[in-house]
Amino acid sequence: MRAEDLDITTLLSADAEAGALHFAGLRALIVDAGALGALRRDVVDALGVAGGRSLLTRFGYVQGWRAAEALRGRFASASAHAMRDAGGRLGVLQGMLRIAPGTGPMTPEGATVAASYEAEQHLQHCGRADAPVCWTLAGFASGYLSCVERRDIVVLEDRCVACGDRSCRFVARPREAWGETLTPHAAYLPPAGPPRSERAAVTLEDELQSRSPAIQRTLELARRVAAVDSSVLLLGDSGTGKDRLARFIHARSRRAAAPFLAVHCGAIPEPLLESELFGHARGAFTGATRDRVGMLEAAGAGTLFLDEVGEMSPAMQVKLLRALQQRELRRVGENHPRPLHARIVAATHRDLAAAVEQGGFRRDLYYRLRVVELRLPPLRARQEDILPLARALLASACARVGRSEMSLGTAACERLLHHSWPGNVRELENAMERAAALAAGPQVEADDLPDDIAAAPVKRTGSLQQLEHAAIVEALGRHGGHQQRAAAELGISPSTLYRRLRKQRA
Ligand SMILES: Nc1ncnc2c1ncn2[C@@H]1O[C@H](COP(=O)(O)OP(=O)(O)OP(=O)(O)O)[C@@H](O)[C@H]1O
Repeated sequence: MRAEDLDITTLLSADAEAGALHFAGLRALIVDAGALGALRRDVVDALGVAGGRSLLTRFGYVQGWRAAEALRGRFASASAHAMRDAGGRLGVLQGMLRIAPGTGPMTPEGATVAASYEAEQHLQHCGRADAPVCWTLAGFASGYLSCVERRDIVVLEDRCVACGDRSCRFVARPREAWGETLTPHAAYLPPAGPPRSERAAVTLEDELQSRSPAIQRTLELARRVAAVDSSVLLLGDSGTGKDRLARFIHARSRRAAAPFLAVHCGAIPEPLLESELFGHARGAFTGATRDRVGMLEAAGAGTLFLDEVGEMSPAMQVKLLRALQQRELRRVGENHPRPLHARIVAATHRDLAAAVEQGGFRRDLYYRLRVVELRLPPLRARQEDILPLARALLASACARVGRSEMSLGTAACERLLHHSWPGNVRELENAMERAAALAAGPQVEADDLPDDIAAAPVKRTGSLQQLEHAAIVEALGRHGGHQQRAAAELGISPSTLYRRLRKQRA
């Protein structure tokens, strides 16, 4: 890709009927620059120049970062140089500015910019300025270049038409290279790295991190399959994380900037599911008072997650298969086809291969959906994951309820490890949520767990050390983790109990 190859006709798509425009795959709006100028004035009046600059720089930064992500998705093989230039070209195509040929923010001379909409609007609505005011544009360039370069790039404007200069000038440098010059600007700059709105996708991988070798294999396959466009079928019991894995794949695919939509096929009654997936035309059936876009269409160039696809009726299976084969769909009550762009990721807790053998699920659809099959094992088969996951889920539950961080007591850990987890990670998540809400102290005790999370079974055989460990854990469990009472019951001093626990943990 070369920057000059980017042109408005390929980047901009308009679906007038759906009331949506997309630019580089991102939903976009056509906004009157004059209205933005008026908004700027109100922002400056309300927050002062410093507040306005900070807010609008951040706004630009998010825009720039998202634009870079969107372009990266479309031009995976473009060089870093081409990607850098493409950012300026995007600004031109969006009508924000004009860049003098041969100049660029990363060059030592910086980018010379004419026709900055922002300087023009500032002059019109706020009057002449003492210092450069193209805050959104500087933010845009910082966000765009930081995302492309994968390091913190700060762009500053040092000449501005709003201050009486003939043109605006933007200079980009890595944050550390600015040295002292950055100090007066530091308060206005967004924090380094992805903007807050984009962090969910970035940290998704961490959240799915697991010690279980089976999950590690699944994640490795998921990363590889994310890069291609094949259909993926996710298998696993309810609550094992299929929805989360589908989002993980989407976030790492070239489609990441486009929507991720999910339909729970088992939860929607048959007659409504067709309209949910395919949409309908006004008057197609009683109650269809206006046109409706279905999820297959609304997912656009993104990903549609079909959860519990095994619950789909035979008639719906035929319709879905036809749409996937022909890559086109028809809204209910319409005759003309529309292109289907979305990638399908399907999931089921059922044994779909068995359902195919028994005639409950179409073989041809099964093969089309499971070009790649990924399996998530139940939590009870991932013993090594239980405590790390419990701690991570407890930490986020504490953050949600506004509590400072809590730890898991020994007896609580034993109970968690001995439970069979029929509800998988969802059940563990609920247990941690409950503990964060109800626990009296800073540590989750066995009593803070739901009653059905079984107590550790009595161990009657094993080495002396194992028997001792079991006796201590059970006593702690009976006394809600209270070490003094457990020690009294066992006839040892609290310090002996503490010492032995530490030894066993080590
Ligand atoms: N590895 C993980 N780390 C953190 N949370 C997880 C993980 N796996 C699953 N969860 C959480 O557990 C809950 C259940 O996960 P999810 O909805 O993805 O499961 P599912 O298999 O799609 O369930 P169902 O089949 O019932 O729809 C969610 O709240 C999810 O955020």
